[in-house]
Amino acid sequence: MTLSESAAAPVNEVVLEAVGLTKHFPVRKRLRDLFSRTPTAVHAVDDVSFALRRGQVTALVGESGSGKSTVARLLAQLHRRTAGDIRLHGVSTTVRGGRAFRSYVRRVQLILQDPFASLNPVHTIRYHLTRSLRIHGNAGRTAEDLEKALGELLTRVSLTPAERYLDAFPHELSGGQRQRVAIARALGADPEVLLADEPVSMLDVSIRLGVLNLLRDLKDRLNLAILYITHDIASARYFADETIVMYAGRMVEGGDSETVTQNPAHPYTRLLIESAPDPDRITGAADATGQDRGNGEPPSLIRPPAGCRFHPRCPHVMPRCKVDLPLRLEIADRPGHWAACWLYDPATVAAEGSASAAPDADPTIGPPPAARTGPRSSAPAVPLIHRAEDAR
Ligand SMILES: Nc1ncnc2c1ncn2[C@@H]1O[C@H](COP(=O)(O)OP(=O)(O)OP(=O)(O)O)[C@@H](O)[C@H]1O
Repeated sequence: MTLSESAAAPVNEVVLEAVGLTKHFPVRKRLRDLFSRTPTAVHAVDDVSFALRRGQVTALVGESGSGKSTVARLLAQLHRRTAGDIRLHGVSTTVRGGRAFRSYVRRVQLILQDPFASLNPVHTIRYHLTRSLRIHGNAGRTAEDLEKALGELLTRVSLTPAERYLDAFPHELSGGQRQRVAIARALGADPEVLLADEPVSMLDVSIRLGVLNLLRDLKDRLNLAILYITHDIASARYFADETIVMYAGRMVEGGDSETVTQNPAHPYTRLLIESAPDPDRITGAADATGQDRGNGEPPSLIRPPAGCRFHPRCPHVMPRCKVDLPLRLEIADRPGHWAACWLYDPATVAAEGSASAAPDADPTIGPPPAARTGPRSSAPAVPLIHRAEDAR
């Protein structure tokens, strides 16, 4: 295998970029819409832009249906995009199958949520890994080369001794071990990018940290760019360098993970953090005041709300939010931290008047950071994920 080659690339080099990535899924019209000329579509992803860099983890966080998996599938070239671009090393890339697709997936590998479904139960681990090595031209020339490459792959994901696992069937392994095999299979391509779509959410809480630690170790050793898709914003803080928050198909906040999780700017990110399970809040989503901070439903993506898509749920909603799509606004004192929220546009806030800006504000959620006057709390806003030993 030639893993050293990929590892030689400079850290932070941009490998894969989403530029204004948009995906609308056409849906069949209902009877009463049959004569309407407006095309009906699910606006799953709109105008998503970010860059994946060597040696870095970027987390894409949001609730179910926010478009995270669609972004991963677009970047894996499994969906055709409606608009926007995907750039691999700066070159616009669209592949539809055949040799071009094979060459693309050699560099960009997708790891799915469900290790039970992603491995074929009738084949051994040896079969899965050999296939990956052969397809991507990393099996070497001789049987010894192949055996060595198989051993290296399993060692890389800490399944040792390799002989114990090679001839096992997927059902003979635990969930964590199966996900490690799925990761080893992805590494068989010697990729530059891993798109990890909820890689630990199907695993027992006790083994999640071990798999995340493995991914982090691989990122460092192989200088991989990793997209980490998750519902769990607390794990993003632990695992990712950069965090991007999505709501209803749009990016609403981004920045380094520590800042986004500890000093969230967008009211949606704040809600997401407030709704995360916290052992100190015995009542879960409903806090001590009895108020449910997670109330409200995500909007229809067939007819998404005008302006900011979060405005129907936002405790700080201003008239402008219902009309104008918010721009990405930099948060003044935090380089690289931005929120797509009119609260960070001083002109808008001044024009609308801060008192009238939040007529139905939820007092339990508190003011956004722009309006804070006191020193920022250093206490973590979110608990770290369960720290248990990896039982594999
Ligand atoms: N093939 C499809 N056809 C029509 N709509 C789709 C299709 N795939 C996804 N969607 C819709 O696009 C929206 C975004 O879905 P997506 O799976 O990307 O969200 P997600 O944030 O990954 O959610 P989850 O965490 O539950 O997987 C949802 O409304 C979903 O129903």
